[in-house]
Amino acid sequence: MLRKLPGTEVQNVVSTTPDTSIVFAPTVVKTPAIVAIVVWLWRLCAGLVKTVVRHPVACGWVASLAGLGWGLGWRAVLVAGVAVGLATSVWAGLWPASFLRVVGARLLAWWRWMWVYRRKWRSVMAVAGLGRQIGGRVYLPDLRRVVCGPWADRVTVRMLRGQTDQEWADRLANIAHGFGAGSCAVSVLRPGWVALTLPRRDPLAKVVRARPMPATASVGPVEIGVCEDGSLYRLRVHGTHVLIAGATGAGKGSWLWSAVRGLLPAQRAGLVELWALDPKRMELSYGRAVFNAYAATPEDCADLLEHAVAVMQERADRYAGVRRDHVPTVRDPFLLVIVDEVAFLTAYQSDRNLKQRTMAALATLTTQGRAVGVGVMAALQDPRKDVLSIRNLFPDRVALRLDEPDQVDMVLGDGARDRGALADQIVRDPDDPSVGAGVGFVRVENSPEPVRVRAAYVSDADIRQMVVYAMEVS
Ligand SMILES: Nc1ncnc2c1ncn2[C@@H]1O[C@H](COP(=O)(O)OP(=O)(O)OP(=O)(O)O)[C@@H](O)[C@H]1O
Repeated sequence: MLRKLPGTEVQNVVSTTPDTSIVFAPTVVKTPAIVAIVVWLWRLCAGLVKTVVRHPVACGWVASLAGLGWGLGWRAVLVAGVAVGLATSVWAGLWPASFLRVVGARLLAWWRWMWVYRRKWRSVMAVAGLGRQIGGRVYLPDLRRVVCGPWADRVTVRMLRGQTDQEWADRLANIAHGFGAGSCAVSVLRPGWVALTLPRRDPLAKVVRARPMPATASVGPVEIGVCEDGSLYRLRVHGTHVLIAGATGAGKGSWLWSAVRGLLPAQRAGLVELWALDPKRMELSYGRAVFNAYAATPEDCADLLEHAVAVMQERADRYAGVRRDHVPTVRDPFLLVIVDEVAFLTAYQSDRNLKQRTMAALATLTTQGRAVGVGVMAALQDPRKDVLSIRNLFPDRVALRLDEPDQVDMVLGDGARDRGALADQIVRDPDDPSVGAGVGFVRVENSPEPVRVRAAYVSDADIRQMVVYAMEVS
């Protein structure tokens, strides 16, 4: 007997066995064998073309050997293989640098592509939440290219449509851990494409020795240390103001001294004046004699800052309507005011009057000084706004090792940590103060990308040599 079932939808279903549950089975469409074969062949051809386009050199080698074997037999392949092996060994032995650049880097890139990135791509993308599942299909970002530099892999990725670089920036730690790298930085190549930089080793692990003093008098950019790619890092000091933030022992002194070292020949030529404010008396006092002016007590520091303001205003009066920028001369040298631990003069200063004088002078110098050749280079441990409210008046900023992740963006500006400036993760070793010291991320005006740099270590002996140099009569 046919009976209608209860319920709204199933009422339309008629069943002869109303006590058993109803199973809906999908319709099975039988694909003809020829269609399956065509699809399979199409995929095979597309895969082959992709492989040839992506690895033309490797494919070229395989094709040549196959052609040789086919035309002349396996002995010819053996002879060719031995000849190529010998030639390669000679090349590697005589010109290792070019061999490594042309062959070594490619082989390494191929190996890393296969073993590290291709093999782990699917799982890392899924766990990091960068893949998507839509309608039962899994969509993954496309791993396009791996290039091995001397210290890092650069991985080119085509993002999923609609994805943003910010989503990748939020998952840098997942990506770094996933591929076994110490860190990861992301940069946009063009719309829809990003490049990931994953270091294989830390090129800044070794202490960098103090740079030689420049042979010519120049107001910079001054050589501070080295970048991750081994190139020299030069910091602009003329026409800007620089803020260096770092926890205690982060190596702020090496930045200050490297800048001073680079400016000494220009100082000797009368094109630069170096004024030091050293409220802690532990850093700049060691080379006190190199400075044209030196102050340590809060009163002296406030006086010296106000003196710098007076110099600045006198120049501004003279330049007004005549010129718009500063060219260092003996009459109007570039005046660099160096402040070690600026918070001693601002946040930690109990005398309100002195504090106000200091803050007002610093704010005036940092807002009006650069066009007339007066610059400020300040170091501080704690970058919070209540410690240094004028931190945003420094166009160029350096974040050395910091205690907390939030402090990175306070120093370098919003989004800097997401872009890879992991200053809070710079390693330190209580037993060896040189570990991680002087390493920091720099963000210069008009450039969103933080650059990782290690400042050269200017030792006590180097400072004594600088004092002798500064005292010598040219
Ligand atoms: N660039 C560097 N390379 C290697 N070691 C360094 C470097 N800079 C500093 N150091 C080491 O780290 C120690 C601390 O450096 P420094 O005094 O400059 O730190 P700091 O940031 O000024 O600390 P604080 O704020 O406590 O004075 C130094 O005594 C030195 O041993």
